[in-house]
Amino acid sequence: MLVVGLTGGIASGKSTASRLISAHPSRIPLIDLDILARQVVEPGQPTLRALVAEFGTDILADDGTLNRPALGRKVFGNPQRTKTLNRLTHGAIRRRMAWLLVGYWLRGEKVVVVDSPLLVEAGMWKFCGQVVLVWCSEEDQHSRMLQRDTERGLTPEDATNRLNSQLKLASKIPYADVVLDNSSALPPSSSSSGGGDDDDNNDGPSWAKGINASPQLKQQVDRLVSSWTNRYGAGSGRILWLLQWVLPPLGLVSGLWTAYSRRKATEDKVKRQSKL
Ligand SMILES: CC(C)(COP(=O)(O)OP(=O)(O)OC[C@H]1O[C@@H](n2cnc3c(N)ncnc32)[C@H](O)[C@@H]1O)[C@@H](O)C(=O)NCCC(=O)NCCS
Ligand SMILES: Nc1ncnc2c1ncn2[C@@H]1O[C@H](COP(=O)(O)OP(=O)(O)OP(=O)(O)O)[C@@H](O)[C@H]1O
Repeated sequence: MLVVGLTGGIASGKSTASRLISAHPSRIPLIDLDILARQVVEPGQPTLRALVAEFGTDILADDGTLNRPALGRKVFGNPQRTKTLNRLTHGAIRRRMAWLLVGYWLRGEKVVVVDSPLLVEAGMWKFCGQVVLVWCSEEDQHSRMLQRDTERGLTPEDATNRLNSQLKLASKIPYADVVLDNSSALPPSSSSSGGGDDDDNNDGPSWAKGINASPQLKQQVDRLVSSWTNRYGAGSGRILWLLQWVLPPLGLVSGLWTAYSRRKATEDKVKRQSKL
């Protein structure tokens, strides 16, 4: 099973790319770590108790749920607190992800996409067979975040703090096997309404009709998903997948070998980039 890590930066377009992948007729399963991150802090979860013990009861809303903007304001912009937040949440998120991956493997899935904003920061790229980076400029990230979240009380300073809590997108490029360029604008009808059902001037593939994304991103996602389905869909790729699925030790050795060789190649790319 090919585990694809889909990453990017805040507001670079990961969710938009994920929506496109999920809508593709190949029905590739997708695990969204932002959603798992919400599940592990639901009321009654040990992770929520650990966060309250660390950051205080003022991160809770009146109904006992996590007040997300309040916690965000406490941690983003303060590297030490961001590190503590990661330490308290990431273990539980990873465990949920691992169980979901086992479930998909048992079901005989050939490709699973893991959407994670912090794939590089948290070192999870090492466990992926392919890393896909959704890219746009930092200025676009900032303005798209404000456009999306101002109503939720996000200020320009909050947006800058959130951007600074992550690695710059440029420094994530060496980790990526594929870069999806999301710098093109949305079609006028969808960007002005914020909705997206009116897709008359959409040049993208027909299955992506109605999704609020640029035609350029739709085409890139179409090519990417086709490359995955071609890899395992027929011939020797399909036989290799079948062998790995029915003989789990073979699958494990092959997965470890892929991870090892990708890791070495990526570390060399990162070293070369840091010398430039
Ligand atoms: C601090 C929290 C409550 C703020 O919630 P809020 O609803 O305002 O933001 P949301 O969860 O939608 O995240 C939006 C984006 O912020 C960025 N972000 C989230 N957590 C982090 C982090 N620990 N470090 C850097 N950036 C982060 C990501 O790009 C993410 O896509 C929340 O982000 C959280 O629980 N973070 C810790 C868990 C985590 O690391 N999640 C990322 C997926 S592993
Ligand atoms: N090409 C584009 N042009 C303008 N806006 C866009 C474009 N692509 C996406 N957006 C908008 O930018 C915002 C961020 O996109 P999206 O939610 O896909 O990013 P994300 O990387 O998942 O963000 P986060 O990490 O914060 O969850 C959304 O409001 C989305 O509609």
